[in-house]
Amino acid sequence: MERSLSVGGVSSSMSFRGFLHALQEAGHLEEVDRPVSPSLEAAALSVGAGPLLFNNVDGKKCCMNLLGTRDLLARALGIPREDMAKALAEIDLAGGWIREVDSSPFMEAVGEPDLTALPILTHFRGDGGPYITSGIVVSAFGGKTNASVHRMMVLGKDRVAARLVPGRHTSMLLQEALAAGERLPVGIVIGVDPLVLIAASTRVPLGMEFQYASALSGSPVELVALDNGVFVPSAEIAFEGYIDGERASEGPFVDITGTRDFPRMEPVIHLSKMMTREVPIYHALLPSGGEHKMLMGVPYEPLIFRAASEVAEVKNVLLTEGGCSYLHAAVQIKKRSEAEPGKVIDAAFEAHKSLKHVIVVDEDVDIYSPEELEYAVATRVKGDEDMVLYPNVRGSTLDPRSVDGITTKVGIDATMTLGEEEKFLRVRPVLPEGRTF
Ligand SMILES: C=C(C)CCOP(=O)(O)O
Ligand SMILES: [Mn+2]
Repeated sequence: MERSLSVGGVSSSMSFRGFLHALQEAGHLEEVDRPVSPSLEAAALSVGAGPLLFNNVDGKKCCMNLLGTRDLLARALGIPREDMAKALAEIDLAGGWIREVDSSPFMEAVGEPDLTALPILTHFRGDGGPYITSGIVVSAFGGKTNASVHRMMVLGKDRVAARLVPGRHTSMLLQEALAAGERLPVGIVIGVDPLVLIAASTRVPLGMEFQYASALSGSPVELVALDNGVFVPSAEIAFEGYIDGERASEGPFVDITGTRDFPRMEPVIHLSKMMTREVPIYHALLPSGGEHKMLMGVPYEPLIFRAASEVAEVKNVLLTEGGCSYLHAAVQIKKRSEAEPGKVIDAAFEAHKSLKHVIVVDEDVDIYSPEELEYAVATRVKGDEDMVLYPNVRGSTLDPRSVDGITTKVGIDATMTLGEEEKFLRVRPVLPEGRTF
């Protein structure tokens, strides 16, 4: 039965509802009207599904999987999926611009924070609690600002514990504020334009996330000032709050590897105000699901592409599905010297600090095919000469084999030896002259 998307007004392409409407128009959005529980059921129903809009999660609207595949990500970006890494690597951050506005749709309903009023999902048995998984935390201190996605475990109706990885921008701004004896003012937005979410999921220079979002879209990103001075983009749901020195146990949480990340004492975000659209659509992101990988992993591909292009002619970069779209990278180059693959390996590790293994291959290897990558390893790698190991280095805290992030990184040069291509190139059957099937 054809239905108009029950999500209200549609604005520009630079909007959450604009994207949702476009998916519905294209027949890519499945609506579920029956009651669905926020505890385990919604998450389980989303596995393997396409974009979903649940219209009754405890009586509220909740969408999932909006950017769950490379095709959906490519649709949001307006870039063909196979060109994504290269095209994003060429985006000029400075090309974006910000427009300050006085109001935002999330100001339709303003009141005391009450997280129990939102369909915040508990995704897996054993999780530490319900988790906000698509929330962008915007923080500002000392004239500097940052916007990044952090998993947030609900502690109560107006408090969450946020996993803030030490050394990253939000954690650094918090340390600065606390060192000055102050709180870190924050805004949290949920249900934002996909390009804003992609930009906030990308490791860009401090304070450049919204410029990047604007450069991705070619139109300005509108920001509105919260009472605490933090500027946030349009959203379905927004919170104003602050982080002080309080910490609480955060976790367990199933993260991008699909394995449990165990509890740590993490900063508490205190919420002081909640703002929503009249009938907000909550955006839930399934941990370790496709959308999680598209947003947390894929944005590293252009960073690796750009860094590796400094030392080689890079054709493509892929964070492979088998590597959780996070721990493994395949870099395809047109090799010009035997030294290049080693330099590409180092550039990749520098561009993506959580990367664990990287393989460098030639143009004739399809990096989207696990079998092709294995073929390159099987026929073009001599283990003692073509692999480089970096023991006891900082990888990902999410890697179950690491000791809180400390691991051994491995780079694999699976390229053909220059001048000896004849013995590596695969011979393909061809029809005799003039013969056809
Ligand atoms: C999602 C999280 C906890 C970020 C993990 O950061 P990493 O340990 O640097 O890979
Ligand atoms: Mn940042």
